[in-house]
Amino acid sequence: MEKDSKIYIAGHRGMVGSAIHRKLLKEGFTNFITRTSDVLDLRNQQQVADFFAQEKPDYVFLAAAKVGGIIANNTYRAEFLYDNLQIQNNIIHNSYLNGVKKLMFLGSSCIYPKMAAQPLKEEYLLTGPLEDTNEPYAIAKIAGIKMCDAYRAQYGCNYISAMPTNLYGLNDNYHPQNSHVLPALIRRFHEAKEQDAPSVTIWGTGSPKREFLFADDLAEACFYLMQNYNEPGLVNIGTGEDLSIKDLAYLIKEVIGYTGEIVFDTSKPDGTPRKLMDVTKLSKAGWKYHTTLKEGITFAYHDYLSKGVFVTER
Ligand SMILES: NC(=O)C1=CN([C@@H]2O[C@H](COP(=O)(O)OP(=O)(O)OC[C@H]3O[C@@H](n4cnc5c(N)ncnc54)[C@H](OP(=O)(O)O)[C@@H]3O)[C@@H](O)[C@H]2O)C=CC1
Ligand SMILES: C[C@H]1O[C@H](OP(=O)(O)OP(=O)(O)OC[C@H]2O[C@@H](n3cnc4c(=O)[nH]c(N)nc43)[C@H](O)[C@@H]2O)[C@@H](O)[C@@H](O)C1=O
Repeated sequence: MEKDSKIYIAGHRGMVGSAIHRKLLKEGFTNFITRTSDVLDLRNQQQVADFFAQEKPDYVFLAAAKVGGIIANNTYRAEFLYDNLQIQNNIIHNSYLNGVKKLMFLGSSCIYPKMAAQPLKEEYLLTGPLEDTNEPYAIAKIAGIKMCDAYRAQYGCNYISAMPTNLYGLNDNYHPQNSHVLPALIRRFHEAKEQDAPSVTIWGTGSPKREFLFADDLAEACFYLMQNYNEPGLVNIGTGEDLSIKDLAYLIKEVIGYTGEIVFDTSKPDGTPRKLMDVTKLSKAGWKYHTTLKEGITFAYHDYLSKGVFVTER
């Protein structure tokens, strides 16, 4: 990408899209195209076709999607499949029709089989059944990867697929039910501290393990890949370290300074027992994350507090 390249960040207001935007601004890029979903509904084929014909971006970061935690995925199964298929089909196909030089598609670690060997290697894709709670979302993401590769094979498109692990950071989604675990617990421990509540409830058994990457570190990796990676297939992006949900809860409790008890609601699903990414591909290329989990939680908590009463709920 050149400094004056025309860059479209789909989902620029989201946690990942805004992190990518910050990174590109820091690197001196100036020529951005952005649209909010109320102006351009990426599920609408004609709106997207008209937008691409009019704007003809040189580069595309596809960070727009219907995203949420385990309960949201399992509740809105049709929307997670339909919205994500529509968004990615429209953006990938119209990028091809309008000569986009390079596109990055963002998948997720949930694309891998529920019981795959750990850490997860890229070649484990489609080697076993998926975790049921987020199967619709995972199927959509797998379709996106395959679509990028199919457009490379038939039309020579340089479209790459990045697979981030669980993410957190600035502009995260703090919706009490629809959010991911880390932002959900930041909000719940904060509110419990404010209300002097005797305990905080964690969903599930607390025994699943998860890996968490700060969104600004992800943006660094996305920038590196957009500048240097031109292969089919997928690239895992993660820290290579994980911890149990129980240990995460105690870490967030410590950062926020909550002194009550932690209880577990085992009526809620645990989901995949573990999904640690094998990050050999990227680490061989010299990329490594640098925001520790405790630092990142502190940054995210301050960002949450800075938003006052209005918190970003989606
Ligand atoms: N969060 C995580 O833990 C992980 C996320 N990812 C992937 O990263 C990408 C971004 O996720 P994240 O930043 O967390 O998500 P967010 O929910 O923070 O942002 C999603 C963005 O998508 C846009 N969007 C959603 N639906 C539409 C639509 N119909 N039309 C136009 N825009 C739409 C929203 O735009 P607007 O604000 O204008 O409404 C929003 O800015 C996704 O592809 C996700 O799968 C991958 C792994 C983990
Ligand atoms: C990124 C990834 O994110 C999702 O998969 P997930 O990692 O399972 O999602 P999660 O963050 O919601 O849960 C992680 C673990 O944490 C436990 N947990 C405890 N207490 C709360 C809680 O309060 N909220 C939530 N959401 N989870 C909680 C929860 O029970 C589970 O065991 C999918 O979008 C998937 O498609 C995907 O891509």
